[in-house]
Amino acid sequence: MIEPVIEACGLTRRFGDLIAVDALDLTVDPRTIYGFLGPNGCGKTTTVRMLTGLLTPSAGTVTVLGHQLPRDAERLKRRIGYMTQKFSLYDDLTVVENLGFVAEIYGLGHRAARRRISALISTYALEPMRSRRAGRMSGGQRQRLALAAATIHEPALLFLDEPTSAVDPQNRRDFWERLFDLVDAGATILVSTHYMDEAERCHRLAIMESGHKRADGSPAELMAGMGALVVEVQAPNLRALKQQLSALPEVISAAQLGSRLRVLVSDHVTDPVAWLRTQPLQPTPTMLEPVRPSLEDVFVISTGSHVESHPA
Ligand SMILES: Nc1ncnc2c1ncn2[C@@H]1O[C@H](COP(=O)(O)OP(=O)(O)OP(=O)(O)O)[C@@H](O)[C@H]1O
Repeated sequence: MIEPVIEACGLTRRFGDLIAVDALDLTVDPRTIYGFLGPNGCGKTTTVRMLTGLLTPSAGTVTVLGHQLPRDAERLKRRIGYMTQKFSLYDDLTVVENLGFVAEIYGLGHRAARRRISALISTYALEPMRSRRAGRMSGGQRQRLALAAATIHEPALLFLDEPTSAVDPQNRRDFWERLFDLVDAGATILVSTHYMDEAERCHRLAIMESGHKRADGSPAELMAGMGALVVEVQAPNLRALKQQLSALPEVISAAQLGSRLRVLVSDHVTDPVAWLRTQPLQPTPTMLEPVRPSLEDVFVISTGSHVESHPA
């Protein structure tokens, strides 16, 4: 049997009356990228902080890399990397100085640190700016430097909290390639995000809302099991049609995408296109087409709300 890298049971954190994370069960297998998807304030950072040993849970049990938390938090620290939303870089230090500082914190000897810094500078394409201050680097460069810093001690488990909020699509794609390289080399990664395209790249993910886990599985499993079928509809007056569709009990959601409506119909209806044709809709749709579900559809069904997509 594969030993999970993270195993949490009933993980809960309260701040006064607010339950930021509520009875979360979580299993993360080795050498996978596990995504934590949810809107701002749903409890992603709070969960990550509990899983890294930085925050004590109000209730529940959690074992990370075989260490029981919070008891073994100190021992866990050296085996994990944590890249925060703000990248935690020193703006007045250069690339090499930032990495040197982190190497010292992790107790790498002088020679080992030099070797490792040189390898990371090459892996993360930082050579041309090795003497540049972090504060004068672009978003994508800072992100690469932050990933280099978070992996300087070759952690078995890496936590990334909304790592691509500040970068463009090309940098985001490159960044994910590097994450898959890390997994290929044996690492496990937990990444929190409120972006759909990042969630789709994960091996497995949890959908969070208001501190609750609403769904958990691989993107394909979640799409197959969402309990709805998707139909795209075209018509002359989409706003009027949307209102009528939304009023039908079988319709879970109708959202406009350009000149089409994306309609989620409960899978109690076996043939949603034929069923929609029998409805007295005004105006009559000019096109009805079954389409493949997306992770965004799963999100809408799990939480009843929409999440951000990255700008193209
Ligand atoms: N130290 C704290 N004291 C009081 N409330 C807190 C504290 N930390 C987080 N919260 C609250 O807990 C809830 C969850 O916050 P959290 O930062 O975990 O969400 P998130 O999903 O990471 O959001 P974001 O994407 O904005 O970072 C929010 O309502 C937040 O205001």
